[in-house]
Amino acid sequence: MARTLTLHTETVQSWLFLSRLHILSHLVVVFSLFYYRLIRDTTTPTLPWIFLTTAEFILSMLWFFNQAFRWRPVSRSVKLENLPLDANLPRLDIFICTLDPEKEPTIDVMETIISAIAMDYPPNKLAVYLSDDGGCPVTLYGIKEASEFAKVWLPFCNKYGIKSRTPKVFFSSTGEDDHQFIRTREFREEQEEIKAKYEEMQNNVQKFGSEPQNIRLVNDRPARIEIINEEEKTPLVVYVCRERRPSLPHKFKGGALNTLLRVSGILSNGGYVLVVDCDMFCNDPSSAKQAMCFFLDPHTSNSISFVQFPQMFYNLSNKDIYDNQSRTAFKTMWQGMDGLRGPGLSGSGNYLNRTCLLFGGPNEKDDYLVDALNYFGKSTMLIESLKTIRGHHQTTKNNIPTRDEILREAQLLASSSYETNTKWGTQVGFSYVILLESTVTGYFLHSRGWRSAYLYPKRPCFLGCAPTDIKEGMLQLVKWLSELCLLGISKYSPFTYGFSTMPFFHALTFCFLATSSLYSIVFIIYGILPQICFFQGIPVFPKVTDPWFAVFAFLYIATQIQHLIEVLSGGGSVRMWWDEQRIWILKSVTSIFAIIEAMKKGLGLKKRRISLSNKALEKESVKKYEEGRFNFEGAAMYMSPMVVLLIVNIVSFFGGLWRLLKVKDFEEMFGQLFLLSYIIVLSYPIVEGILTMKSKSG
Ligand SMILES: O=c1ccn([C@@H]2O[C@H](COP(=O)(O)OP(=O)(O)O[C@H]3O[C@H](CO)[C@@H](O)[C@H](O)[C@H]3O)[C@@H](O)[C@H]2O)c(=O)[nH]1
Ligand SMILES: [Mn+2]
Repeated sequence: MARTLTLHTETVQSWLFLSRLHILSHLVVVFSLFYYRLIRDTTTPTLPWIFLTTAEFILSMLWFFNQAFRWRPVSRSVKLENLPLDANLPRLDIFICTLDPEKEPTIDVMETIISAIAMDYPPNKLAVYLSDDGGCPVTLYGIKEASEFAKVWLPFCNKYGIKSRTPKVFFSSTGEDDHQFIRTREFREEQEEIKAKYEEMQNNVQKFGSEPQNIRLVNDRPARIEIINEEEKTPLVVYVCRERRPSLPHKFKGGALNTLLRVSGILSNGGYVLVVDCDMFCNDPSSAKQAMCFFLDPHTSNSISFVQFPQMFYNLSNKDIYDNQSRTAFKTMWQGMDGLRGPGLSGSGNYLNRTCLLFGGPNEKDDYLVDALNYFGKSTMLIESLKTIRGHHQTTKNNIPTRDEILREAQLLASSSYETNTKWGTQVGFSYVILLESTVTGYFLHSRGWRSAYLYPKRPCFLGCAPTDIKEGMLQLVKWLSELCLLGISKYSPFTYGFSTMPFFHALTFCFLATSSLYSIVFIIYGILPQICFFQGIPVFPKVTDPWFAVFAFLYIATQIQHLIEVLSGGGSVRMWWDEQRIWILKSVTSIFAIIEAMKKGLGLKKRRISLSNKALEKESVKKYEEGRFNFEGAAMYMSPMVVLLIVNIVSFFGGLWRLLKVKDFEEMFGQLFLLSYIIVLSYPIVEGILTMKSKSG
């Protein structure tokens, strides 16, 4: 089933009927499970019964929300050949955010900048902005060097039609596939020359960054905006460092992006913006044109607010024991949402329509502009730029501001107090409601009636660096899930606000996002209670010969099959299916910390802040990750619930087995015996990881 439009095609998953049938039959069996628990279950003692029924209820609820992602998955492709000529393309501004050169090495940030400047897009319509939230001298130095290098790099790429335009990829072994067919002497010579320049640039930055005062974060500073490159026929490059005062809130990345929206508004005012994190680079220079296939298609141009590309990673090992690729999110979930009203916003690798961020819903006319001061703040220059973007004609044609005036205004727009008494962060720009600015901004765009599109081309358009040990992964998980919990209980909860503003199924997907940390409660109950009961000889599931046992067996097997099909159809292996279950359970158990953290933040016991993920990888952890061995270094706290769970499982298994062999109540205990064996076999690599960690430190 495919729907073909002028510039793109939508294909609905072909086995939709079967998968819906699966969902419906599963639902019927879920109801019979509750029938059993509430009416027929006479053997389970009260206390275990209460806990297990609660766990089963939460699990079923999450299962139900989760099916919304399976209701109508689609995939998309674009028709670049039908795109208007370069001269008729709209302006595009690229936003790159960085904060701390120690966690985000400047030489990597420069790769991001160069890959953005080298985007295959008319250079006079392209602008690249770097937001430096750390105010570090090395970052300013880095962007200057990167911009200089791009001046030789871009012509070289254009001349030879290079596709891998991130220098570090081009000069690596993977990049060689790209240029193996241009082995002329001229090419080789030029390549050598450029390589020398590239290495010189890296040395310069490394040298500059070796001075401690150049990599120190400056947290008390005025705004600083510099135009790094404005030569004709090359993209505009701008450095933006907003004002920061320790006593004033800065709203993290959301605040940085809103500053960029304003500053770029008066400088280039691109109709579309691309956000890339500094830990990613643009891996396919055609991604901008691919995104334009949605924004410029007459059928979708009025409804699509953003185009999301998957976040993919270049440093995944083929074992990927931690599921760092987040297959479930970027394949199953986002494609599922795409068939409803569109994927969520994931923060990096997304093209956004500027007006959708600034002017409310698709049906709002120019209400915001009527009350511009109140919505957008006091900058007349900004308001003029907003009018232009809305298609109004310039009213003050005769006094075009000078370059200095523009820079002075930009300074004002980047000041800490600019947003006071305006609608920035609430109705205008990126949202501050939770610190996961991407997800919540996407959520609001959808709730205002916008759609989005998800594009998953064969060649990854954006590649990033994934954490290689569990500590970083867990930190990230807890920070995301705790913020999502807070969304769940806020006045914008998907359960209230979401259902009242979005279509039913789409709202369900956000309910899932907001509540998925509840899996921890399910797994903690299911990982302790049946085990203790097994030890003591108390059955909590029906006898294996009882027809009601089939209900439990069906739900377990059906879920496994659904998961297996999803993994295999996405090109994964049986091994991946098995490994994903392990890490899913581990992450689910750990998400109990997200609930605790959300409670602390909600009650005001903890300051709301969001920590920066570390991208500077350590050799040791990279090695372990590549070998597929678990590395829990530094994650003792996050692992503790899982360790307790595993100990309970192992002790109950052997203790209970001993009892079972004596009493021989095999029929009653089969369900529990199976559950325990499954958990132990599945978690064996974790046990191994814990033991090797102990022996090393002991
Ligand atoms: O005060 C801040 C904090 C972060 N950043 C930048 O924001 C980006 C994302 O930060 P990171 O620590 O890498 O967050 P992750 O947890 O890896 O990122 C995921 O989650 C974030 C929160 O929703 C999204 O913004 C990201 O795009 C998404 O990849 C990076 O470029 C940072 O430099 C800032 O500019 N200012
Ligand atoms: Mn990141």
